[in-house]
Amino acid sequence: MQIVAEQVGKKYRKEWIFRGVSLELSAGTSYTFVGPNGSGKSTLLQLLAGSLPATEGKLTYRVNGHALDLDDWFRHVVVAAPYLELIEELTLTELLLFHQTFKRFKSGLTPDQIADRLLLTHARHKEIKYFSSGMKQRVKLGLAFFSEASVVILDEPTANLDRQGAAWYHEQVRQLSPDQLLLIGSNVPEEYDFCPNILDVTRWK
Ligand SMILES: Nc1ncnc2c1ncn2[C@@H]1O[C@H](COP(=O)(O)OP(=O)(O)OP(=O)(O)O)[C@@H](O)[C@H]1O
Repeated sequence: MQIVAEQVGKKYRKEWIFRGVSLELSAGTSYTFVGPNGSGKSTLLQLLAGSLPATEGKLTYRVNGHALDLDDWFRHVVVAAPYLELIEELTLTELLLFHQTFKRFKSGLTPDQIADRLLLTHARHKEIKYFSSGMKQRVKLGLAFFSEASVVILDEPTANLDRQGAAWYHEQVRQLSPDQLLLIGSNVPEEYDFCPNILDVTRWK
């Protein structure tokens, strides 16, 4: 799996958030986009995820050297981010069952096993709307960690997590498969201390 960005730029109204982003991001490693608040990390991750259109430039998704149709690309990517909402009316078990209908979990993990791995066994039958912000964040991360996907995108992964949650994040993120491509948006060094490729988005201002 490879994401290729060629001279990609994003403009909101009259303001360019970034321009001239040219990157080849390949599976088997991780990349972290860093930069101050408002510098464009989330915007760039959303472009790379295919959920926001670029204003200029081209993004290509390749599997084994072949370009993927954008309609197929969504099968390959999972995103956990503060701006993505969970379905609040569902219980955790219902949410996991629903998720499974469009994205399989790794190695046939069942919803109960996922709840155990999220350290949320006790909350399986509780509606998501009654979860604390840290519990919701663990669910979002878990959906990303435990789904079959070639590309895992994590924006501000430890937002709302306490020390135990942050330790859980570190344990899980290190267990991602070497075949997966991991992209992180962060300005918290502890979130990406294992990551070999750090890209400051202000270089594209
Ligand atoms: N929908 C939008 N319309 C107009 N401007 C936007 C929109 N979304 C983001 N922006 C602007 O784009 C810039 C980059 O925002 P972005 O959220 O990507 O930054 P960030 O680096 O992720 O910030 P943070 O660290 O605070 O999460 C900001 O100036 C923001 O105001």
